[in-house]
Amino acid sequence: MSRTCDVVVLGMGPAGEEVAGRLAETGLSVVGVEAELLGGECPYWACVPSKMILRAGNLLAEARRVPGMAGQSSVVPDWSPVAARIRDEATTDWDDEIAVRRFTDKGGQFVRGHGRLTGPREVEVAGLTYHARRGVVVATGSAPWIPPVEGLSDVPYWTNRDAVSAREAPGSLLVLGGGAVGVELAQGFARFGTRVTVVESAERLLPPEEPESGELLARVLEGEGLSVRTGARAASVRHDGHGFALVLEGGEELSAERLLVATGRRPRLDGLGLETAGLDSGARALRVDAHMRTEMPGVWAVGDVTDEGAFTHMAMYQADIAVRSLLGAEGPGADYRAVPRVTFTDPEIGSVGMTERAAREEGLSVRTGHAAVPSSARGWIHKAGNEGLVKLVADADRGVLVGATSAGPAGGEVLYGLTVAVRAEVPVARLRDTIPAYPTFHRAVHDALTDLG
Ligand SMILES: Cc1cc2nc3c(=O)[nH]c(=O)nc-3n(C[C@H](O)[C@H](O)[C@H](O)COP(=O)(O)OP(=O)(O)OC[C@H]3O[C@@H](n4cnc5c(N)ncnc54)[C@H](O)[C@@H]3O)c2cc1C
Ligand SMILES: NC(=O)c1ccc[n+]([C@@H]2O[C@H](COP(=O)([O-])OP(=O)(O)OC[C@H]3O[C@@H](n4cnc5c(N)ncnc54)[C@H](O)[C@@H]3O)[C@@H](O)[C@H]2O)c1
Repeated sequence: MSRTCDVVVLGMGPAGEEVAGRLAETGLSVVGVEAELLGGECPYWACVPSKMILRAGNLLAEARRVPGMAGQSSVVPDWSPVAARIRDEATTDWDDEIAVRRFTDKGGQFVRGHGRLTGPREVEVAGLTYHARRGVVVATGSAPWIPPVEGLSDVPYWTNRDAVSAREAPGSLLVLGGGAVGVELAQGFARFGTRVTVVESAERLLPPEEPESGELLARVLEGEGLSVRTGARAASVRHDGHGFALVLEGGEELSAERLLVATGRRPRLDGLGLETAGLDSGARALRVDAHMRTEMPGVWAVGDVTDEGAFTHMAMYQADIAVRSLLGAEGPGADYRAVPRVTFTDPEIGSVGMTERAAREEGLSVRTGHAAVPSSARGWIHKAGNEGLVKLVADADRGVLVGATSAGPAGGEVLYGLTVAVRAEVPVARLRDTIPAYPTFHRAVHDALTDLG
């Protein structure tokens, strides 16, 4: 059996939901296909629940900072309100009824099932073939990448999904991978009393970020009692029914009740039938132009599946461009020079644009400016929990910032001004001439601008 519509959106995570909802609102007939939950990874297993864990952990950390600053405190962590909040408020017990209604109220048609392309403008799902007059938008997101460590495929390891659905905090946790997923969940659980070891194969945590960020974060986590093992490669893993034993190259054995694998994600392209649409089914990601069009007319792609940066704000940005492209509307194409990234640990590690190293590799005439948050007035006043830094990367020839890092108690919030500076290419002289209110954390940015010379 077959049906005809204007657009099929394959995968209804943040990227697909945005495209499908916006197009349906214009009156087009839109079919949204979703194999699991409408909303995708972010609300049910990723951004939202992980940030609820971190918010709860931050409350505990702040309470622990009371002695010496505001009296006495005694904190008894309890995971059950965190688990309840994730279940009841974030995910409605992993039920997407509200999200489905939000989409169908806009005029969209929702189909639950695993869809696959059967041609450039054709999707098969649940025994029906949909012919899309305008085209198909592939928004199938990403899935955890599991490294080829001996024994790993035979043990009941956690991914982010198990971690954010945990009913209790484990006694001990090994975290394989010190990227954003690994460090956020490591700190979150540790603040609830879990003994956490992070194993990262690179020389530093958050390897794509400035080295100063990974070093700062390792120092803070170790100060909170976590064990951080960088430059450490897992050789094998076993599970004896009660706990995990992870053997590092070199022979050292680490053990814990749970093992979280957080070693990265890969675009979800398997079994999508890309070849039927003339696309490379062996590619790592779906390549798109600045308007989210793949090489095959009639097929667009948005979100994690494009591998341009696995962030919900990237998914939404690309979705907006794809909507315009599908409607034939004017507008700028994608520009990735000022993509903000925030790892929501405490301190938050915010960054935008190029690192110093990336700028040097581009052959730019690089100048950097640094400031330490504890040395700024606000950082000094803040005292307990004031760790942080600002690092600016400027193209000296053009006199503009091309990258920046803002780590600190409000590092992710302070990042916005820096994102505007990089995106709008605000002259450094003008930035220096801008007044940050006293004593906000933004004054550390001003200190770094002064240091830039
Ligand atoms: C633990 C964690 C924390 C994160 N925190 C943040 C954060 O704080 N901020 C941030 O910006 N980003 C964060 N991210 C990243 C963010 O979750 C993703 O970038 C975002 O979800 C990508 O959206 P998407 O729509 O491209 O893909 P997804 O959210 O992966 O959605 C894709 C959807 O497609 C469906 N699908 C796949 N194949 C098919 C098929 N063949 N047929 C039908 N449906 C299919 C899937 O079931 C899924 O629902 C986090 C990620 C993780 C893992
Ligand atoms: N706050 C946020 O915006 C946020 C939070 C979580 C995730 N995310 C997104 O999700 C994506 C996936 O996150 P992630 O942390 O899983 O991936 P990642 O790629 O950021 O980090 C994975 C880490 O695992 C390490 N690694 C790989 N193989 C290893 C091995 N065998 N042993 C030890 N370490 C190993 C890598 O060196 C890397 O540092 C990120 O790219 C990010 O865009 C965003």
